[in-house]
Amino acid sequence: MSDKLKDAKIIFVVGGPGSGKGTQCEKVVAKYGYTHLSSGDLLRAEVGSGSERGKQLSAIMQRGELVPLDTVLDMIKEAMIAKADVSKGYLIDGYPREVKQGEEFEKKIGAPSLLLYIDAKAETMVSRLMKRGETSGRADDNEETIKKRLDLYYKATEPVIAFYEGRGIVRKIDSEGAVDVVFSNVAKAIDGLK
Ligand SMILES: Nc1ncnc2c1ncn2[C@H]1C[C@H](O)[C@@H](COP(=O)(O)OP(=O)(O)O)O1
Ligand SMILES: [Mg+2]
Repeated sequence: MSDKLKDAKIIFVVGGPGSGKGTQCEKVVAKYGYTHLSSGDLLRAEVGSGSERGKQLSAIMQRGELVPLDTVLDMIKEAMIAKADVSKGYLIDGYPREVKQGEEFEKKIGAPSLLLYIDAKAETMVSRLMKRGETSGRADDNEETIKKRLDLYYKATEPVIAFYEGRGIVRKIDSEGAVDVVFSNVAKAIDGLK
């Protein structure tokens, strides 16, 4: 089944909530024809469908916790296969959130050739998320949940970056600047891929 994905180019996009992952991924899609898969967006779509699984996910996400590993991975894999014929590569945004998720992804799908580490300061992320919360309608863009998501990010996701640094595929992108400045560095990292 994952034969279709055998030679797929995979980029993990990792960074804290509000660091700018989604914003940068959109620009990569426009310039490079990659498929952008945000684990959070996939999960929110499931919640929006009103399914029983969606209701369970909704409660977990509102608490700022991580959704069970297999659920997210299955959704990502399905979405990747659906795009296999038209995609130049995949941006996996917001996944892996913890080292174990990365290991499972590689077992079931394949290895990433690059990890884009979108890096912003905690205070920058909080203020961007509070602002996004004014219009996003996201149940987790409120002060209390933002705090929990940040704590969890530092605890669970930073080890992911260390894990892939060991393989030499991490490119750290300073995300404090303006969107286009950040993107010029993202583009350099992608252009360096072969
Ligand atoms: N470089 C930048 N400068 C200013 N605002 C930015 C920015 N990158 C993203 N934003 C804004 C857009 C969103 O309202 C908010 C969070 O960005 P996002 O792309 O949704 O983050 P993420 O997907 O990492 O949670 O911050
Ligand atoms: Mg996002």
